[in-house]
Amino acid sequence: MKTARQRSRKKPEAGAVKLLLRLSAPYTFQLILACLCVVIVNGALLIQPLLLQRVIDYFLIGGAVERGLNSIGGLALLYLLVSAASAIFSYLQALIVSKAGQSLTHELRVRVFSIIERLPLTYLDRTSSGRLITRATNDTSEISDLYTDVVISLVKDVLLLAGIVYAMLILSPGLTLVSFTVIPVIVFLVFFIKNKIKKNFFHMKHYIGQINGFIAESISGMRVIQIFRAEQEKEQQFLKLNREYFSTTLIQVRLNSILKPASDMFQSLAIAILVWYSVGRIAGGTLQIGVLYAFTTYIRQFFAPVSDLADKYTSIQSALVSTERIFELIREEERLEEPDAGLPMQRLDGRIEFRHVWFSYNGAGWVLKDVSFVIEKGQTAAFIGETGAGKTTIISLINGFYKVQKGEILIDGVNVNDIRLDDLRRNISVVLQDVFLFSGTIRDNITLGDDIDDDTVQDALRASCAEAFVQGAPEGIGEPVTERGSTLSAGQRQLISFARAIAHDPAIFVLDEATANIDTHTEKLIQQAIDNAASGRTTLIIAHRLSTITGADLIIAMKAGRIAESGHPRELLERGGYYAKLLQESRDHVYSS
Ligand SMILES: Nc1ncnc2c1ncn2[C@@H]1O[C@H](COP(=O)(O)OP(=O)(O)OP(=O)(O)O)[C@@H](O)[C@H]1O
Repeated sequence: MKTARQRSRKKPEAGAVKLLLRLSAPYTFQLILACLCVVIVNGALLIQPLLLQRVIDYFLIGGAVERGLNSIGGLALLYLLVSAASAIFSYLQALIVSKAGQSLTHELRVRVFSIIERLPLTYLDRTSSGRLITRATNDTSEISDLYTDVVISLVKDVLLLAGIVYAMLILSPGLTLVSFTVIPVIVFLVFFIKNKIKKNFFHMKHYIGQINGFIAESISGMRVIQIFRAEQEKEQQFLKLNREYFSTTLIQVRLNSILKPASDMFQSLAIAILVWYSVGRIAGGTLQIGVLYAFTTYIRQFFAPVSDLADKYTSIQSALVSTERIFELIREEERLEEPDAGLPMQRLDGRIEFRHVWFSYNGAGWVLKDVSFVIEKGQTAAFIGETGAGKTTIISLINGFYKVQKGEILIDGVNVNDIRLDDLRRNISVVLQDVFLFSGTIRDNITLGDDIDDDTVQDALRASCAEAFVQGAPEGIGEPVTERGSTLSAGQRQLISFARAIAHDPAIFVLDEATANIDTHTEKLIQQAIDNAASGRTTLIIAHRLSTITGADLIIAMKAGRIAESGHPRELLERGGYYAKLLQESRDHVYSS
């Protein structure tokens, strides 16, 4: 009886093979063409020893009369033609197969990226970015290798081996039997060593992945490393990783160096046995020298396809693993929400209502507990509360990043789950605590590829108080921005992200305020930018500085996933509760510092 583990392993593999077939379907014609080329090349390889055997036995030893093409010269010409055909068709086969393989990698990579872009945050929360990068790079090329390299090699090697055995049997069944006393040993040896090489190769890949990750993390955290003088410690960690990688490479070198001499030795042994067996028979006239010569060539030809097949056997295994991983992503795609599905709502009014919302990220514990509030169209609502209280979670839910387990969230009276995702997100602009800028220009970072003209970009920069510093840049809105905007100050990055939000003209503007301290001048600019962005829009602010929100229409104070209190700032102040206490603390802090 199969165990549950065996059953669960069987199913995805069947799926992976089906997916492989589906992906390869558009390239069937190219594959057939390449296989035809392979047949011609194999034929040429098999014919060459036969031509030489004929030259030796018929003309050099047998002294047969040379006539026309049936002569040493004629056979030499034929040998040349066969070699040329082999070269031309090898070239054609490589060309067809590489082109098909590259096209397949290209298509797969684009598809994988498009899936990654639309993955739900719940998936991204539990998947490391390294794993997803491997899907888009390594796994896609492993699959295309399967078609280009593995399938063709399988056809080529199996046909060549079958052809060699057939030619041997025709020439001399006796010698074939003698050859097969040693050939299985060669096959076993090659498969055994190659298997070890591949297993060790997986270890090497694992370590090289860790080394890459370590270097990438160290580069992005270099400031912290230098500030805390952690260079020595990091160097030691790197040394340890590198040493592990080094020892796996040594194993690889040893295995690779032993393969060829070991199989050469067994090939020589096979030839020695053949010669020993043949000497008496040649003297007795029951065997021709040319046949012995052809056999020694065939035995040497045996090694390459066997070694290749051993390689491909392990490549198929790793390609199936890669296919299974891509298959897992594609299955995720089938579950993805269609951005076009749902109720079309071109322009939202911006009324937001939470009705007894309960939410948990992973089922481990409630992050929001029975949260209810209403933010009317055009109002500014501020969320306050201690760290981890659930403020950012509320924004993620409004954006449709996660689904609530209990209760409902309504926008303009419609459940967010029913609104077309594209329309919902177009109507909401979020300025995150950690501003993310892409490499490109300031203009690219504001439009993010949307059809927004330069005048609108300039207006947005003006409204976000970023105009002065952008105009000061040599290329204005065309000024290049480096990766993550590292050449701009934190305040400047914030202002650009305000411009981005304003330029998209959302019905709902959300600001997760940065906790970092900024100078009073920039703070004033940001305050002005918030006021400009908020005007005429429903605005949600997660506030860390209470000074930012004195003009809010509604304050919602969160505590451990629940609403501790809510109301107009004046009303809350009079009530003397949580908000009043926080305000008093922040004023005391200002006076005392
Ligand atoms: N993606 C996630 N997966 C699992 N748990 C999460 C995730 N994001 C947040 N949490 C948890 O949910 C709780 C609320 O987090 P949230 O970010 O909403 O708090 P917050 O009030 O915005 O805090 P802060 O003021 O520090 O930004 C925290 O306990 C946090 O650990």
